[in-house]
Amino acid sequence: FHSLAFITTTHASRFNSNKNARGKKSTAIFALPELLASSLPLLAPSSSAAVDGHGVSLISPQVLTEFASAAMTYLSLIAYFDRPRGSLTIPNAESTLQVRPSHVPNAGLGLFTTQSLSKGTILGTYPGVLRPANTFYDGKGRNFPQAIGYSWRFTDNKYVIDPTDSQGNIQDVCLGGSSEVPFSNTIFSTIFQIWKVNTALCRINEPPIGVGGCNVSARENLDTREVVFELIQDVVPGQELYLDYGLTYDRSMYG
Ligand SMILES: C[S@@+](CC[C@H](N)C(=O)[O-])C[C@H]1O[C@@H](n2cnc3c(N)ncnc32)[C@H](O)[C@@H]1O
Repeated sequence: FHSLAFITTTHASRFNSNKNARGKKSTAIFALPELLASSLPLLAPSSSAAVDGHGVSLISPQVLTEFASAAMTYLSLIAYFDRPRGSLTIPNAESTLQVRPSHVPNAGLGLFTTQSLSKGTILGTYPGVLRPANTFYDGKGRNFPQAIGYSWRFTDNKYVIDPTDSQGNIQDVCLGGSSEVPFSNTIFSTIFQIWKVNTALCRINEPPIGVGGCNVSARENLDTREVVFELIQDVVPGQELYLDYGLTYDRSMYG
């Protein structure tokens, strides 16, 4: 019960930040916390539970209905705010893009193309869960620093897109969910698992320092909080994709 109340509070404040940043308001979503709040008093035993002959509290059907409704509301909030975003938009993406060891020394894996693709091709949008930047850096980013290297920080520093799992590690897919919200990770790894998104774009490295040769650009949309990856050069089969991570990326861990 207290966990559920926590979720509502957390998500309500997250939504409010969103609303202020965009200057817009979605009445349907905004009304959810109030709907839930109005149902919470009904769960108090003193207001609507009866006591049977053995001193056991019985919960009325009305309370059960209200509780189910509240639970659905919380589920909806989690589904909305903690969903994994982003997608690969090139045709046959799974076979056209390949993750394998990078040509960049000590850079781990990289992303390669198996087909010729033209300049201007949109590869997709960066995958992951949208999180307020301060919450991410003070919490998950501190506990699991490796998550920072895979997270896209928007240039206005208000949000990040985090594609890593609950332990801050990158997997082939991002399931969604948030460590700050009770049950969120569990819900996304079970009933919402079908929403998972491919994380191939998270494997694009920077070209070796001083060499240059980026063939991918990233374009942020601060309204939709999407990051579009586009080819800025023609590429041939077997070529590694490279992106400039920008001025604020922490490169101190580069080998
Ligand atoms: C977004 S991930 C790229 C995928 C990563 N190479 C992997 O194996 O999953 C960013 C990380 O890749 C590595 N990296 C990317 N470009 C690099 C470069 N030019 N030199 C060294 N390491 C690089 C760094 O560890 C960086 O934190």
